[in-house]
Amino acid sequence: MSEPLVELDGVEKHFGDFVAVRDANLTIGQGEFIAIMGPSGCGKTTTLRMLAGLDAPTNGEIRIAGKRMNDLPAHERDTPMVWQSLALFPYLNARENVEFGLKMRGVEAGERRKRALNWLDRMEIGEFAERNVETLSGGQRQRVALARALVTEPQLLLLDEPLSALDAHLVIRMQSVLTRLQRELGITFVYVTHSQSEAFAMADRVVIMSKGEIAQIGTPREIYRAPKTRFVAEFVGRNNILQGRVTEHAKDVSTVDTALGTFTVPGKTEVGSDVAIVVSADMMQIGPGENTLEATVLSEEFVGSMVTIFLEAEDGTELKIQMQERALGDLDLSAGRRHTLSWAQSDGHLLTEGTT
Ligand SMILES: Nc1ncnc2c1ncn2[C@@H]1O[C@H](COP(=O)(O)OP(=O)(O)OP(=O)(O)O)[C@@H](O)[C@H]1O
Repeated sequence: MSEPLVELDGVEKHFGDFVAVRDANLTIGQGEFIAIMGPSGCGKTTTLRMLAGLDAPTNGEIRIAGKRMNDLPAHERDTPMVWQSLALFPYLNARENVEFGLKMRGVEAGERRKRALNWLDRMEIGEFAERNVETLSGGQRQRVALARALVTEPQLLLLDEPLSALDAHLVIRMQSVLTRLQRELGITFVYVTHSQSEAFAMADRVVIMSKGEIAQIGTPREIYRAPKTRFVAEFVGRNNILQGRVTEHAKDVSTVDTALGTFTVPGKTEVGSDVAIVVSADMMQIGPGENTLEATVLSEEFVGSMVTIFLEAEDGTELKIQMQERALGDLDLSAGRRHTLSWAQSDGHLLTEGTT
């Protein structure tokens, strides 16, 4: 990792008896793009608000560039925050809104104007520069807010669902605009989102939160291919999860007894431990292979060129297979049809903690 810019050291936020964030430990490097994901109410916004100085931590320490920030209010920090229901100045036009931060810093009028127009252009809304923000659409206003936050080229930008008011097409465009700018300018982004595709497409590392705690921190690939707990495996992607008990292990491969059969998986843990095997839907296939089980087709779902097939095993466990539509061939996927499913031993992932 590059030099650390943001450090959370045992950070907690209590609201009365309720603990919204518990023992958060996280180091964010200079120029890194971090996405925070998790179910509603898990503490994402509270974490961001503490970074912005809008809430003070109850316990622990927040450091930015090595300096303790716990009690430094938002207006004394260089950490702008862009959020869903953001507040623009309603009596100013788009350009004046963007110029505001520069004005506060004493930047001269001509220079201010030039920089504001440049940022509005980068956000692809230059044509609305002189329009009162009240007359702009939600998506246009959100881009004015992004320009306003970026114009001062802060070290750290905090974003809370910044693309949520945009339509699907624009979200994809703005994702690439933001990622490119973030890399070009080297600004550190901490980005809260509900959307897995957004987090995985943009971030260097993803933080998954659950009930106020950090469940896992890792690159999108690590989180996707090697979830640490059942919660992460269920929350992220389309995983098949088979609960079982280790009966033997040899040469870094464990044999696990489950209700659906005995399977082998890379990884070692004590014989007798309760574990789970995670097989992502795109690693499971129809047809024979190293680990096999029988299941019945429930339904199928087409999304563009991909198809997800939902099946049920004998004991009621729901299984999913994701594959290219063109690879289906003449496979019979009518509901009630029984198939043998399989996956390669090396494609299984062993969960040894938080399996229930
Ligand atoms: N000022 C407050 N007083 C009391 N409880 C609060 C306060 N702010 C947040 N909470 C509670 O803390 C928990 C975490 O809230 P937070 O807004 O951080 O969640 P979130 O993960 O951002 O959720 P969402 O995805 O729905 O925005 C919630 O249960 C919320 O009700």
